[in-house]
Amino acid sequence: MWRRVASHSSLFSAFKSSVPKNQAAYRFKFLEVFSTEIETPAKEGFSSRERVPFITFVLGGPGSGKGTQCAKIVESFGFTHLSAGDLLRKEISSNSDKGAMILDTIKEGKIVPSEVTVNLIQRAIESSGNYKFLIDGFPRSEENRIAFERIMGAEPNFVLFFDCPEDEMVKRVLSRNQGRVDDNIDTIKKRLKVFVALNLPVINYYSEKGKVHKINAVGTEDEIFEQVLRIFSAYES
Ligand SMILES: Nc1ncnc2c1ncn2[C@@H]1O[C@H](COP(=O)(O)OP(=O)(O)O)[C@@H](O)[C@H]1O
Ligand SMILES: Nc1ccn([C@@H]2O[C@H](COP(=O)(O)OP(=O)(O)O)[C@@H](O)[C@H]2O)c(=O)n1
Ligand SMILES: [Mg+2]
Repeated sequence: MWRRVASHSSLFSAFKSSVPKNQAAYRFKFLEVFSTEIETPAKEGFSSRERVPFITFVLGGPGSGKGTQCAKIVESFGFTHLSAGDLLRKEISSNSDKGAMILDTIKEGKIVPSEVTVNLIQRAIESSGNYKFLIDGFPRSEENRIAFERIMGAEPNFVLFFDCPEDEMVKRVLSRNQGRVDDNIDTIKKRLKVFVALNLPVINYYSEKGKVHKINAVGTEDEIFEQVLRIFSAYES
């Protein structure tokens, strides 16, 4: 479980501070509140009075409905939704020096270097003021997972896996209509291959640790949310 080395107030002071002058000292403080004792898995829910950090990784292939269901979870349970893809797209539109590299990677359906994505997630966590996070579309590879654990010193409390057949995912992505450069048939085929080769091993890793809740992602949005609701309600302690 999350090691109880930090009080509520020190957790929030860590989150609220802006980028510190002394990065090393800050990181130490952050790691302190995010340390895990892996041998004693979390039994606590996310409504504990001590407001210890609670992290859910939301995984599934492209178009499986991760973003759609995250929006519903936010409404019902007050989580902060951090979509790795949205953070990367924001980085592209902010004209950052990494923007061109990120855009090329997304167009190819490949995975952006882990340090870039973890740093964006870390910044978003720190500036959120919240302690409950849905991290959507991350980790997408074992390299992503290992980088998160190293930089943040944390593991997820649990993982939601939206299990959806490929033909359904293709249909949904092609009718998504959000103007995304990667929502075309060529890129979607590449992304599906990347999902099987790189993301399924992450899901298997957490499955072996007993952390995965698998959801049948076929059905109406409300039908799927009924399954999601049952899972989150069980952690609402
Ligand atoms: N249960 C569902 N049935 C049909 N279409 C869905 C369902 N859930 C989401 N969608 C639609 O499918 C597309 C992909 O959903 P999205 O939430 O963006 O998936 P992901 O984040 O996993 O790629 C969107 O256009 C969304 O409106
Ligand atoms: N952890 C991540 C998440 C997304 N990405 C990139 O961003 C793209 C879009 O991710 P997304 O999560 O928005 O995609 P969907 O699953 O929502 O369709 C991926 O195909 C990757 O190219 C990444 O490199 N690393
Ligand atoms: Mg998405």
